[in-house]
Amino acid sequence: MCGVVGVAAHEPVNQILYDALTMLQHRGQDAAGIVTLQDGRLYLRKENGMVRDVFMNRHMQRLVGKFGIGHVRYPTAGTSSSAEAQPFYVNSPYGITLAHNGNLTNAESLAKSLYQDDRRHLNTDSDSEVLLNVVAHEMQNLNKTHPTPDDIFEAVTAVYSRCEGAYGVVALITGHGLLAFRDPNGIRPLVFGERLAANGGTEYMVASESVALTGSGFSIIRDVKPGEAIFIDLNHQLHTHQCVEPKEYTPCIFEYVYFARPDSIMDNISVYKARLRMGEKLGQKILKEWGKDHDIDVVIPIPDTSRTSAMELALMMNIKYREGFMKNRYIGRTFIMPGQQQRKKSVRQKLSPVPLEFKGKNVLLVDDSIVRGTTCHEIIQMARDAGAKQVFFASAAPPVKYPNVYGIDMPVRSELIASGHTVEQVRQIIGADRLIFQDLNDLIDAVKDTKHSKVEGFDCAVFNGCYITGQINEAYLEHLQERRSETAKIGKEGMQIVSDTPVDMTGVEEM
Ligand SMILES: O=P(O)(O)OC[C@H]1O[C@H](OP(=O)(O)OP(=O)(O)O)[C@H](O)[C@@H]1O
Ligand SMILES: NC(=O)CC[C@H](N)C(=O)O
Ligand SMILES: [Mg+2]
Repeated sequence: MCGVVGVAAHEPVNQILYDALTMLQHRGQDAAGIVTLQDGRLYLRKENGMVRDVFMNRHMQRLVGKFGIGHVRYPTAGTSSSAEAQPFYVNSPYGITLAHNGNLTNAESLAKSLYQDDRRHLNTDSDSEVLLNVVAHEMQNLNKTHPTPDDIFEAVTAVYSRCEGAYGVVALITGHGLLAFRDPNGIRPLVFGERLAANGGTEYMVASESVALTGSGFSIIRDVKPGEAIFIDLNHQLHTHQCVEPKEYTPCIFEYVYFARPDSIMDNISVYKARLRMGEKLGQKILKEWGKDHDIDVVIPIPDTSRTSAMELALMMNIKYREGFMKNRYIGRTFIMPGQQQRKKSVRQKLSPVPLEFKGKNVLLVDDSIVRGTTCHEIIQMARDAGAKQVFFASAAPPVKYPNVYGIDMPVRSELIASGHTVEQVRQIIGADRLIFQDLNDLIDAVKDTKHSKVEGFDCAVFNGCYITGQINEAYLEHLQERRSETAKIGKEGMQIVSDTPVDMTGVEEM
């Protein structure tokens, strides 16, 4: 789940982008990149690593200009090589650079047609490079030296007709402005806002999450609508256009469960409030299924993401809430790390128990979700080692059973612990004394907010196997498995090191 940001300011944009990427760091820890635009020249810095490690002072000084875009990456296609760090760039037409959150589900056939029909070269296996080249080709088709905003929207409309899947996109068009657009179902989030510049002009930011805006003093205008594009020209004029009829407005429900920061508002739904409601619903289910004599002495969250739900669950069940696990603040999120070995190792490095909260007690551990089971398996053992009498486990999301194809790296069914296993079997595998999952209807009820939001439903494919964009069949999922299983990834990463040639950045000052 990458994070994207674009800014059109009246002052140098480098620090604003850096700060925004820091606010979006939880969406991607693998690579980070910024491109700025000044006097018709692009300046790029991108590399593997966290934001704080990628941008040194010397890079920041050279990222000049008042327009720019940025990206933090969590790979869901290709490899985690630095050659696939974003933003990507093509020099023709105009010089376009693009950053993408999401996943194209027809990237392979697009790559073929880009080569065969459009005579375009792709240098990586990244679907985002495919998307950029489709954008570039459709801009080229305009055949205009000075495209108007309407021309640009016409090109984006053609992009929509070719690209399937999920995308929240920001792009800079050299000499013209900042473009952003969102997939027709609004699966991936994209929000924009404005602030008053010191010179009295208006500055704009568009980003994956509202925290990026509010953290830099931008006020939210609204979410980019599904199928809509926005364009801010070099005179800071905002243009918006509904390029295609929106399909059913169905954002990814996993954003609310895990990905987004709790202080973000997405599609007018407060992530924090949604998580509180998840805790409340889960507490109600526990009371219903385990009864009043549930035997739980204390509720303990698995930091960080489950904290909000666990707190509300404890409150509604009238049980003590205790921070029994401490998190090492210098270790990132485990789930979005690229390899299983790394994920496993970091659970123990990241979390350590406070033994007095476990000794002789029946503890209810609450997590936001169980995906591969890496976290809960380790954590339950740690709770036992710390002296817990019985270890119960509750997940604020239903069992994750199906692969994700829209920008979450869960490509293989067999790697998901709840796929092909009953709840009882999962309980045995993870070693819990009791295990309970949220019901999908309760999760949906917890997230939906009909009072404030126009959202019509959610992409719940990881829970129910319904892929809302269609065209996702068994053959597609099997093919995905071949390309992106843990074993396939290890093979590819190895190959990529030897063939890690830089993308053609002709004309871009790279650092
Ligand atoms: O079953 P698994 O495959 O282990 O995945 C689920 C776990 O991974 C995530 O935590 P993560 O450490 O990524 O981030 P957090 O600190 O935000 O909770 C999530 O919150 C669960 O704890
Ligand atoms: N998580 C994402 O949004 C990934 C974007 C893109 N598919 C990549 O792999 O770089
Ligand atoms: Mg977690």
